Amino acid sequence: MDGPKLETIRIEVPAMKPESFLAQTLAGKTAIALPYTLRNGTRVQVMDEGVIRFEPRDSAHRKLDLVISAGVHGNETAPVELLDRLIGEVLSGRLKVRARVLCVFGNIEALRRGVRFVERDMNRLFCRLPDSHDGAEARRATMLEMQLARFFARAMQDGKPRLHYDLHTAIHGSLIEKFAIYPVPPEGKAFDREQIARLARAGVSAVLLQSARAPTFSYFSSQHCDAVSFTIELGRARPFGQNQGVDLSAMQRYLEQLIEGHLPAGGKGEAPTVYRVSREVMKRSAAFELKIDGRTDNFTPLPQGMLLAADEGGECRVDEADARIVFPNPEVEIGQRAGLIVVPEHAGA
Ligand SMILES: O=C(O)CCC(=O)N[C@@H](CCC(=O)O)C(=O)O
Ligand SMILES: [Zn+2]
Repeated sequence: MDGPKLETIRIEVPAMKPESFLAQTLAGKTAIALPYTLRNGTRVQVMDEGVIRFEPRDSAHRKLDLVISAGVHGNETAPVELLDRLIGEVLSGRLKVRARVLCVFGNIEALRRGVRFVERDMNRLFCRLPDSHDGAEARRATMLEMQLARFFARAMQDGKPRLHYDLHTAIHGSLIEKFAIYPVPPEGKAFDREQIARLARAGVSAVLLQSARAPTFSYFSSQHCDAVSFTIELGRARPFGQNQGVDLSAMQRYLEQLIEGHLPAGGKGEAPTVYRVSREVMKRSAAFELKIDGRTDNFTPLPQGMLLAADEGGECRVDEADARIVFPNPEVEIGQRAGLIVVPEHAGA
């Protein structure tokens, strides 16, 4: 007897994407977890909320120590998405890890809310002594300092390169889209020209040499971890999912190479333009007034002699020839910088 005809039924199962490290972090699911090893031997450890470390199976394969941070400002999402992609590539085994790598999402609560900061700008809270009145952002900054100090401490003795790239995007437009700020090096050290040249490979077209200490994450790792550190600006701050306009492919390739243990050489003829920070324009009182539009594009030239700002203590005029303004912002807290005056490195030398 013929039974009923069985038809093959095909069930379309949607490809289940595992939740990304960023998604887990934003959902509050990345508390400290047990370390584990990927099939390709990469060792993985979640160190704290939004902080994950990768190490090659065999430490003989380790070529460098690398920290990549993003989201120190919660509304600067393009580099956060980029870092999440890199973490995903490592976790899926597509990227072979030949470096010790610490990936850090900075201000998680601000990332959840899509704001630069919740109470205080976290990138003004590094390199200070913790205090019993510290709010969440100050405590997070202290915890990140401890993570970096611990990460780099193991590597201190063996002379392998130590790098920290703190990835940001700018509040306003910029005549130079991708640029880096190189914190003033520790006493006795000079700016490393090879590191500057190398950044051209990442699509960075200008580097600002800082002239003063700063309360920033990159200054911390430069001063206290003996790392070569940069804050890197990668276009304009936009909400999650709206970063199609900014091409981070060169930066992604560059970071992938570092994770794979290759230090790309600086290409000939494409070195970033170097500026030095001539002065920081400080907001000293509530009477502070910036005399240019607070939304002026970064690197807009400032005519010599112009009145740039006025404050209780007096006026700030542009004395420098060939000066440009970077990060103009009259809305900062009193006591913080409201802009940088930069000049080409050799101007007036
Ligand atoms: O566009 C802006 O005004 C700020 C963009 C930004 O967050 N930049 C960093 C630079 C840090 C440094 O000087 O190393 C910041 O202001 O924290
Ligand atoms: Zn920022």
